[in-house]
Amino acid sequence: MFYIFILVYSSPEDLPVSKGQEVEPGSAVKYFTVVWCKASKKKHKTWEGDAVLIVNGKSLTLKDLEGKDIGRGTGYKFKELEKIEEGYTMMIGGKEIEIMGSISPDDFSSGRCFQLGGGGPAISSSSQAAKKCFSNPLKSVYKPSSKENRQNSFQNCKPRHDPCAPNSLVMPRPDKNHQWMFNKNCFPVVDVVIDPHLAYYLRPHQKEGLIFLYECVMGMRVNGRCGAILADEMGLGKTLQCISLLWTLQCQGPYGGKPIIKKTLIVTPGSLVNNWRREFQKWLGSERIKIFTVDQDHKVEEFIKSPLYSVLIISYEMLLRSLDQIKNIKFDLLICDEGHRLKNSAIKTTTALISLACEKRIILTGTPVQNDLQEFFALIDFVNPGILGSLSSFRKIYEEPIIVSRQPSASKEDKELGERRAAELVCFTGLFFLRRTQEVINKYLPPKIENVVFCRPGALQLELYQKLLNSQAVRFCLQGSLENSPHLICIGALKKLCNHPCLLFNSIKEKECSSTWDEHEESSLYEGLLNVFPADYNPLMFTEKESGKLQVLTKLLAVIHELRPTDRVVLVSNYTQTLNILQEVCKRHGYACTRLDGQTPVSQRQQIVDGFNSKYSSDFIFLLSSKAGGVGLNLIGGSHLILYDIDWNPATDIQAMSRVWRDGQKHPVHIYRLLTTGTIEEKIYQRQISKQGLSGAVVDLAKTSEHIQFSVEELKNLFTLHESSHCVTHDLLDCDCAGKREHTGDSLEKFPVSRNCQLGPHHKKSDSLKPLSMSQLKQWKHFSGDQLNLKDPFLDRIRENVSFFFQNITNQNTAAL
Ligand SMILES: Nc1ncnc2c1ncn2[C@@H]1O[C@H](COP(=O)(O)OP(=O)(O)OP(=O)(O)O)[C@@H](O)[C@H]1O
Ligand SMILES: [Mg+2]
Repeated sequence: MFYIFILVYSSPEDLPVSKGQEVEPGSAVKYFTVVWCKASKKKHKTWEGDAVLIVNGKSLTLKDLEGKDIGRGTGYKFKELEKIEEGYTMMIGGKEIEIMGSISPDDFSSGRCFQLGGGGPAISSSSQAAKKCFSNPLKSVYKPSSKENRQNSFQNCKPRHDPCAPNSLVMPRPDKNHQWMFNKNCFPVVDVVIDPHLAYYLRPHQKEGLIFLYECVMGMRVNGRCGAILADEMGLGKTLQCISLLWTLQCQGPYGGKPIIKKTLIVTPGSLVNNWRREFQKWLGSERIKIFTVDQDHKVEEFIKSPLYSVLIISYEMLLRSLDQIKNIKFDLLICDEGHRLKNSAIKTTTALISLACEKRIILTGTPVQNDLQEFFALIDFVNPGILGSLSSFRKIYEEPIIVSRQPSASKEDKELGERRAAELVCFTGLFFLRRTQEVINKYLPPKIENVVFCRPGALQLELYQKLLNSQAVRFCLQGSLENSPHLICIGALKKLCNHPCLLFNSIKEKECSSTWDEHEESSLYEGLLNVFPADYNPLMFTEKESGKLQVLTKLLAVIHELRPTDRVVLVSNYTQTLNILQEVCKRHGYACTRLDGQTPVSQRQQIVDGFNSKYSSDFIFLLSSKAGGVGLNLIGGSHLILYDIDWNPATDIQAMSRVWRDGQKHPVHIYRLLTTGTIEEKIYQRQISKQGLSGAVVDLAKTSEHIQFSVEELKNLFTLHESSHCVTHDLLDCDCAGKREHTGDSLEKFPVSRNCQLGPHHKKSDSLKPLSMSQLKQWKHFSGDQLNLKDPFLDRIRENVSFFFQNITNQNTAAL
């Protein structure tokens, strides 16, 4: 059956008109739905498809349901145009069309008239098409029982838990249509009640999230669609919400109490496989449910053979290796953790998962995914295949008008159409896409004291820094030809130097020995540098005072150890070589430490994390490589987090910080970001907090410095050392405080941050973990290091080597825990 839309606009002023369709004066734009076929003399026509006809004055445009123009015609007589109504046939661009009906103007501007494959939100009993889409959520689990069995079942049809008990959490009952579709055996409808043991712990947003997931996978939200995307910001407990859903569906169902699912597949990054096991254990103990995690010693075969297990947890990598076996298992629920990796539908992992027959699919992700509409499409299409039509129609109907409307050259009409389409997309996908921000959890978290600490560079660092800046390689970068420019090598050398001169020393020595020493740029960068080091310099015997940050770090560790002997510290760097230095420092001072970096076998990671989080741990320090250990890890055993170096991508640092300040943390959390004053580290920080850094989908963890384009102007700025400033970042803030802002004064300015959320203002509010902006930083407390009477005892101890501080306290009033 064809769907037909005719749109008639009566008032041209308030009409959205697509690009290239100026409204002719004195006439109104009308929209119709039609069927079309190629022109022929045959009496019995075979209609080839549906289309939308736009009548704008004397010009007609025919669009197929993918939004593509398939015919145009001009110069029609007004008499003929007047006749256009239901049943009328006419020719346009070599096609014969028959008018089928009209639709509201809103249906065109929202794009709804193009949506065919999706199935609307409402379950309409009169729609045969809708009925066909439906798949029975129960069919895979139980067979229709005989009369006798049914009677027996009826007797046991009581909710599993008391729905009337105080604080009970009861899932919404299916409506009449759902029952008609899915309760063919006419079982009594039974309340599905969340296990009180879980309901007791669930936070309000988690209860809401659980209901959302339940309605999605039961097909109660969108016709016959059982997929969902839970995109809550990191740390909101997506794992617990899924465990609660899985446990509920495995034991209960609305029709006769019959369980909805038997087997669940959870796919997750390798580093989180054991985290999932831990969370199951934490919330359900080890008796209620048997879960199976795949690793080197536990193969999928074991899961297949044993009837004990109902949940299989596997890494994305292992999934690809065991795909053939997994395809043969009937899973009723599929959960993809950190599922933004499925944003590319061409990659193997995505195609492998798509090939699994399971209809109930959930993607979990803490990363905003609306920044790129095509990626957003891929994720939606994974959980609810075909719901947004084909990619090409999605691009025509949504992406193109939305992008056009954001361009500075966009006309008023373009803007209106783009906004309307974006709003419609948000509204429709909102049925199965949920994202909440950290704010919902903040009130349960202890205070967070964030510090940006500007450390004075050491004398050796300064001398080497100047020398690097005067090198031929840096001068070459600034000449303007950015192709083949060695700027990444230069940036790398400066960053190493900021961490510790011995790292630079090692690089020079390595280059000297390696056969590629003749590479011009690098040798010209290092020329004469060795002479700056003392003649007998031994990198293994590095000292703390050679690096400003290391000096501050050692003092900071000492004061934490002294004032808070039971507190623990997470120490983060982006580089393993730097972690080696930090580990050596721990050794020298007798601090017990543990370490997780790219080399740590996946099988050992959870053990290391658990060890550190345990109250019996003797470790004082957790050394973490931010690249290796970013996503998903819980390091709530630590209450101090020190970011030793800075990444171009603010998302990396934000990820690291939220390992510690998250649900379950019992102590006030102290965060220290160390930056070397006046150097490239300050510049990278400024880039992070400037508009430039904030735009361009910086939240994507995959973005590295190689993806960053620099202008010559920017490189000039990067390659400048500001020796006399206490804090270049503060100088840039245009602040009149003369280095002393003790109180935050006004509440933080609500600065519109230009993130690349392609869905526009509707979704802007959804990113509370966005990087800080310049104007927000200005509102932080700030003071120079030589100020007397620092109230913070930790800062007081390190101030000798610090030129400037910024400090901000969140949740100051949360009861100290
Ligand atoms: N209701 C709760 N009460 C106490 N602790 C909770 C609750 N919900 C979750 N947690 C704890 O909060 C921590 C974070 O949860 P989880 O790892 O599921 O977050 P997430 O949403 O998956 O974040 P990420 O995006 O970083 O993976 C875990 O230690 C978890 O056990
Ligand atoms: Mg998670």
